[in-house]
This record gives sequence, structure tokens and C-alpha cells, in this order.
Amino acid sequence: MHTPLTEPPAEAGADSLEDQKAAITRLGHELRTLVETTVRTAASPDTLHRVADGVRQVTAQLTGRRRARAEIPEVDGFPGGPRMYSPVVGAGSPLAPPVSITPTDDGLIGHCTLGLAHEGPPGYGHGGMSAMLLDELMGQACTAAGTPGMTVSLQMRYHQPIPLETPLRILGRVTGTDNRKVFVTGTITTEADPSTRLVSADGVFIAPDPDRARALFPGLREEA
Ligand SMILES: CCCCCCCCCCCCCC(=O)SCCNC(=O)CCNC(=O)[C@H](O)C(C)(C)COP(=O)(O)OP(=O)(O)OC[C@H]1O[C@@H](n2cnc3c(N)ncnc32)[C@H](O)[C@@H]1OP(=O)(O)O
Repeated sequence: MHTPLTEPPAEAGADSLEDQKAAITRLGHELRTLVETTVRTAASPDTLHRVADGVRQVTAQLTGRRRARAEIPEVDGFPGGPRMYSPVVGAGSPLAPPVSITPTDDGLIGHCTLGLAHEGPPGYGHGGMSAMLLDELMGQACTAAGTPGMTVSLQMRYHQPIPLETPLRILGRVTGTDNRKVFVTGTITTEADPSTRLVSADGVFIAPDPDRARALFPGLREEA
């Protein structure tokens, strides 16, 4: 029988926060490997049952302290910094490819490789996954441009299927603003052929006014 984890200290220092992030990142990596291996395996039912029992026991070790729904974790940089548990960029999320992002002269560029866990048509990426990648990159482009906003409209165009197990490049770029509205474009290409658009999108993001932001995100720290 495993002992549940004890609660982390209420006020973690900078060092322990870094330790926490490193541990979250390591667990995220192992979980992603587990997820990808799970969707590829041809193991027998006996093996699958045995592994399911083992995973249940492992999960039981993580129930010591649960985060409340609207709580923003101490390790999380919302709204401007890295999100540890984002399903797109989060190093700690088993759902995330994860995408790594670098700034460019006029926007952001994301890099990732999708695996079989993100499959839509056999051998290709799920269309919802493409929308998620672009939504995140375009949203982060708003933040990088100094106008953080939430998606109110995302118009997707699927030109060609996205290959799995192939390094991808995702671009997000702000094209204009109108008061609290931010207009953004995005594209997905392969790293090998950045001039051929596989998927493109146009989006409108809205910066919620401060009262609305406080109501939507009660866990938002005042300085944010
Ligand atoms: C601290 C802030 C943090 C921000 C979040 C960072 C997240 C980063 C992470 C990124 C993660 C990835 C991203 C995600 O996953 S974001 C998650 C997915 N998106 C949502 O859940 C958003 C849901 N929508 C809302 O909550 C509200 O609409 C918000 C709060 C956004 C605005 O409600 P608010 O009450 O404040 O605004 P308003 O209604 O007065 O409208 C204002 C203006 O906007 C115009 N308008 C409205 N809709 C549309 C439309 N469809 N096309 C064109 N225009 C539209 C409207 O006509 C008006 O224009 P005007 O009449 O003034 O000319």
C-alpha cells in the first residue's frame, strides 16, 4: 500500500518552486511516454490488466492534496508565463506534445512533434489538435504583444493533413487591434517545408476588462 503524498509547504521558496517544477516536468515526461506507449502497444489482455492495476496504485500516490478548480498553481505563470499543466505547452501535462515556443520579430513560433496519441485519420494529426495548437499559439501571441485575450472566434482551414512523428512549426501573429479586440493569424507547417501551409487560422481574441478578468479568474494574483 502506498502512502499518499504530504501537502507541499504553503509558501514555497524559489528553490523549492524550481524543485517542484523539475519534478512536475519529469513526471509529465514519463506520463507522456506512458500515454504514447499505451496507444501503440499490442500487449495481451493479461498484460493490459496487470498494467491497469499498477497504474491505479500509482495514481493513489498522488491524492494527498488536490488543487481546487479555479486555483492557479504556485508553479504556474498565468497569465504571462509558462503554464506547467497546459494541454498544449505544459511540461507537466501528459496531454501536451508539449509545444516549445520562441519569439520572432513579429510573433511567436512553436515547435512540436505529434505522436500516435494525437492521431485523427490514421497516420495524421487530429483536426481538433491542430485547432488547439493554433488557439494556444495565437493566444500567446496576443499576450506577447501586450494584449492578453481570450478566443471568441477561430476560423480554421485544413489544407493538407498533418503528418505524425514529424517536427512541426506553428506560427502565431497579431495583425491588428480594435479597442479590446485583437486580430490574429496562425499557420502550421512542417519544420522541413515551412513554405507549405498545412493548416491556417484567423482568430479574434478579446481582452476581458479587469472586473471581468477578476470574476473569471478568482485565483488571479493581484500583480498579474
Ligand atoms: C488577465 C487576462 C487573461 C486573458 C486570458 C489569457 C489566456 C491565455 C491562454 C491562451 C489559451 C488559448 C485561448 C483559449 O483557449 S481562451 C478559452 C476559449 N474562449 C473563451 O472561453 C471565451 C468565452 N467568451 C467570454 O468569456 C467573453 O466573450 C469575453 C470575456 C472574452 C469577452 O467578454 P466581455 O464582456 O469582456 O466583452 P464583450 O462581450 O463586451 O465584447 C467586447 C467586444 O468584442 C466583440 N466580440 C465579442 N464576441 C465576438 C466575436 N465572436 N467576434 C468578433 N467580435 C466579438 C463585441 O462585439 C465587442 O465589440 P464592440 O461592440 O466593443 O466593438
